[in-house]
Amino acid sequence: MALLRLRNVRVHDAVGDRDVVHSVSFELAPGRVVGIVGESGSGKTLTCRAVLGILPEHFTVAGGSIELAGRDTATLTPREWTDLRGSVVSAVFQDPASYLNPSIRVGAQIAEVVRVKKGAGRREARRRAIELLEAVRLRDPDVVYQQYPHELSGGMLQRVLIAAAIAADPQLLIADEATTALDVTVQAEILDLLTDLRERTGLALIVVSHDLAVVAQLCDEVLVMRAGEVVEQGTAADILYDPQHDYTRLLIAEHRQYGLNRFLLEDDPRDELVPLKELNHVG
Ligand SMILES: Nc1ncnc2c1ncn2[C@@H]1O[C@H](COP(=O)(O)OP(=O)(O)OP(=O)(O)O)[C@@H](O)[C@H]1O
Repeated sequence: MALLRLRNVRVHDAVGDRDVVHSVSFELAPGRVVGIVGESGSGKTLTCRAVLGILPEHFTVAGGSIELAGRDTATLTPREWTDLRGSVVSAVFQDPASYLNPSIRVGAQIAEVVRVKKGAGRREARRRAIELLEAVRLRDPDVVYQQYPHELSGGMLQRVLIAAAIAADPQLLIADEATTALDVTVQAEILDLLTDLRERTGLALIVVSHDLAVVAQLCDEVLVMRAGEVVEQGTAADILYDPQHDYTRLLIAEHRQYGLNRFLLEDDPRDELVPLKELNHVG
């Protein structure tokens, strides 16, 4: 059964009096990964925020439906949304520092999530927080537990945020440009970590990125968005090897220089057929 099902979702901006997301549909099964790519302002983040029930003021889901873990989210009360966030769906965004309280030790912030969401006692929450810091592959988790956000690097902070995001054992994690601000090596480590979590825990992921290479590495299915519309949608292999839309071709051409090929799926019979020729005269 699908964990998440979006059908023709439309997000409306009441102030600008316009639709900012036009008609997004996809399904996500447990343990699967869907990627959303597209240029800045194409509606990727608002689509995710609609799934999380945290659209900015004046924005509403004005059409279509979002079903999360068997519930029609249109029927959820604010209280029910609060219960679902963290324990069913969770998210990490770019700029992890801004999501942490600078004056509280990072371990205590994770422990707080465990206490509130899992109803754990203080000692148990602390034990679990250290376990989570270990699960996101931070060395010396006892030491990191005691540190303040400013003492950690960007990559470490993003791991801390991921630890907090998975603290209440969600079934779905949304990673919205979660690796964008990180340097390439750290980015690869975080992507590796997400893949590992998916494999170990059956976590489903929505990965938002303007970087097709990120999406190529992680995703089963890909949605390409432009100006609030899904211009192309399909398996990662189809999108990468056989893009139908000019805009997708342009994205692929842009990313070819960053070595997209090394992310292409292993053992795909179309490995030899990457239409580089075609790509060359795009853009
Ligand atoms: N809080 C907001 N107030 C006003 N307009 C907004 C707000 N959030 C998003 N928008 C507008 O809605 C549209 C879609 O934005 P969205 O953030 O979903 O795009 P995005 O694809 O995630 O872009 P980016 O990669 O820059 O985050 C854009 O035109 C954007 O300017």
